[in-house]
Amino acid sequence: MALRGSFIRLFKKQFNSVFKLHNCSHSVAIIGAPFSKGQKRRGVEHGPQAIRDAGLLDRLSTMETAARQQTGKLRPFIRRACGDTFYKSNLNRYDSTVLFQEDQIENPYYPLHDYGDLNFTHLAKDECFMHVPFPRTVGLANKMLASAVGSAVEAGHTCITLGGDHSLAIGSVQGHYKHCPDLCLIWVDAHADINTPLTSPSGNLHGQSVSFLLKELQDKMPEVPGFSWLKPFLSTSDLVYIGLRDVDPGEHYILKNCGIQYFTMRDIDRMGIQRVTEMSLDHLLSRKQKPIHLSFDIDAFDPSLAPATGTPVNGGLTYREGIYLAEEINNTGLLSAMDLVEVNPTLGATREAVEATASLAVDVIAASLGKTREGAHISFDKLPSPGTTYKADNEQKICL
Ligand SMILES: NC(=[NH2+])NCCC[C@H](N)C(=O)O
Ligand SMILES: [Mn+2]
Ligand SMILES: [Mn+2]
Repeated sequence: MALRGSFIRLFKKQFNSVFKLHNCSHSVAIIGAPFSKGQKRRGVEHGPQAIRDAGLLDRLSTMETAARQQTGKLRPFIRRACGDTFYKSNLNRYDSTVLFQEDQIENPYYPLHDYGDLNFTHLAKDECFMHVPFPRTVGLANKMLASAVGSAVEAGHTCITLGGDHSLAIGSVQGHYKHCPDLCLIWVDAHADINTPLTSPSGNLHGQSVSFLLKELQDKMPEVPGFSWLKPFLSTSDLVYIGLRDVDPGEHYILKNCGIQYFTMRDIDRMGIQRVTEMSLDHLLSRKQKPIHLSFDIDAFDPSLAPATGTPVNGGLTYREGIYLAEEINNTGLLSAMDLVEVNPTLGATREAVEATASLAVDVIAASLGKTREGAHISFDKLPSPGTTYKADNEQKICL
C-alpha cells in the first residue's frame, strides 16, 4: 500500500512538471475533415460544419481555462486559414472575415488556428477490395489528413480533427505519430474499430481503423489498395479503449489475444468512470510520459444524448461520464491531438436532436482543452468594487 502511494505521488509529480511545460507552449489547431467513405451512409461529411455551427470556435476562443489563469498572460485569439500558406492547396480557404492579422496580435499566448476544411478527392474508379468499399478514396483522404495533422503538430499546436467518419483516425494518428513517435492512443467508442478486412462483417473501413495502425496485426492485414503509404507503428500496449459495448467476434479475438487494455460499459458500471479513467491513464503513462492522441467517437455517448450518428448503440456514456473523462485527460497536460468523429447531422430525427449531438461534441472538445466546471477567470485582476470601472468588456474586444 505504501509502495503504491509513493508510486502515485511520483506519477503525479511527473504529470505536474509536464503539465506546466505543455500548457505554456500549446496552441490549438482545428482541421475539418468532411469525409464519409469509410462507411456506406452519407451525411457524416457534414459533421465538421455541424460542430462549427454549434459554436466550437466561439466557445474555445472565449474559454477561460485554469491553465491560462495559472500563467496569467494567456489570451485567446482566432487566426483563420488565410495566413497559413502551407495548407492552401489542400484546404478550402476560410472566407469569413479575418478577425486579426498576425501582427495585430500583441500577446498571442493561446492562439486558436482554424485551418478550415480539407478538400478530399473522391476517386471515380475505386472498386471494392474484397467487400471493403472505397479503399483508394479512404487511403488517399487519410494520406492527406496525415500530412495536415503532422504539420499542425509539428508547428506546436494541439490538433483537433473534426470528422467525418472514424476511418479518419488512420490518417490523424499517423500524422500525429510522425512528429510524436512515442504517442499513446485513447479510443473512446461504443465500437473497437479493430476489424481487419478479413474479419469485418460490414466491410466498412471506419470499423477497421485501429488494425491499420497496430504493429502486432501486421501479418494479419492484406495489402489494401490506397494504403501503401502507411506502415503500422503503434504497439498494443500504447492503446486503451473506453466505452465498448458492440464488439464483433473477430475484434474480441484480437482484443483478447493481443492483450489490449479495454474498458467496456460494464466495466464503467462496475468500477465507475473515475477508476476506469485512472486505470487507463496509469496503463498508458505510468512508465513514461507520452503525448496523448484522443480519438473520440460521439457514439460512445448514449443515443439519448447523441442520436445523430450512424451506428448508435444503447447503454452508452452519460454526459457527466464523458465530460469527466475529457477533463481528466486535460488534467494530464499531455493531450497532443484529438479526433471528434461520427457526428452525422442528416441522421437526427429533429433539428433539436442534431443540435444536441453537435453541441455535445463541442462540450467534449472544450473539456479536453481545459474548460472546467469549477470555472476560471482571466478578466479580473481584482474583484471590482462599487465605484471602480468594470474592464472585462473592453478586454474582450481586444482579445477577440
Ligand atoms: N466508427 C464506427 N462507428 N464504427 C462502427 C463499426 C461497426 C462494426 N463493428 C463494423 O465493423 O462495421
Ligand atoms: Mn463507434
Ligand atoms: Mn468509431
